[in-house]
Amino acid sequence: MSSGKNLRIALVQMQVGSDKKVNLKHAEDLIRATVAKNKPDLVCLPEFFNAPYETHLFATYAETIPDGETCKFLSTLAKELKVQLVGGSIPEKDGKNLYNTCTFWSAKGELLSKHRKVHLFDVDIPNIVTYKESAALSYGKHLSYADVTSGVKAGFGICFDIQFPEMWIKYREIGCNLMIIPSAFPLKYGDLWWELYLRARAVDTQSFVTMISPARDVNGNYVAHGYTMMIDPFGKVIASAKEGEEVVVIDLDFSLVEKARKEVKLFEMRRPDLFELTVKSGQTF
Ligand SMILES: NC(=O)CCC(=O)C(=O)O
Repeated sequence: MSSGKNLRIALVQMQVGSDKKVNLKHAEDLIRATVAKNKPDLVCLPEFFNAPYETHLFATYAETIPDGETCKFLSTLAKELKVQLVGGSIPEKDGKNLYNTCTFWSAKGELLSKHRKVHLFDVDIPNIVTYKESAALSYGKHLSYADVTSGVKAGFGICFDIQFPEMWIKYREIGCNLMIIPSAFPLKYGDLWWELYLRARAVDTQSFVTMISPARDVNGNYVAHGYTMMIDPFGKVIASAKEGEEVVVIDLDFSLVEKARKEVKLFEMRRPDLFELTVKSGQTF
């Protein structure tokens, strides 16, 4: 549907269980249905869409990229349906190291970008959440971004990455205008911070920003918040799922990015004579 700077995007808030094959089949069914019905240009899946988000299970479910089962699945489906896919994230195995990794696939099934989560989720907040992702995973070392269509450049992050504004400021400087963040906030953390962080990053960068969550499953061991959302460059919520399984489809008009950036010239008014931000490690490939 898209031409120029408009993009139809489908955000798949899916139930994720403990059986990888069932998760892949379920993702496939939802993607096929939304492609048939809505003809999106880009479909995005949530963090850990193929496996439970539980640190003691990461090694069991981990796969290599790009030749593991899940990557083959994503590549084949993108090619067959002629749709770009953001493969949420999966546990990746590379030698002795494990990562939380997001892949982005072209409509020809080519791997265009790979983002390894840069900020691992290590928190201990009494009565809210205790989680130590770094006990199982290694840190990503790169920013990752890619062209989605002419005039649309996506910057990728995974969940906790959203809490670190400097990363997103840098993506804006690099030319990104759409920030894509597969995520799985735990319940109480989500109630406090989910929408706030999304809207903050949208106004910081004057870009579209989305987080894509698994559906909430109150019987699971790690209960994700849900509320997959898209925010516009002015910080307004323009689409939101609720808690259960849902596919959100929305058309993004990138002239809004130009409007926001023209009205308030944030990046022209910065003070590099006082502060500067330098990327020490760039894109993975
Ligand atoms: N999966 C995660 O990284 C959770 C991060 C989170 O809850 C946050 O607040 O950020």
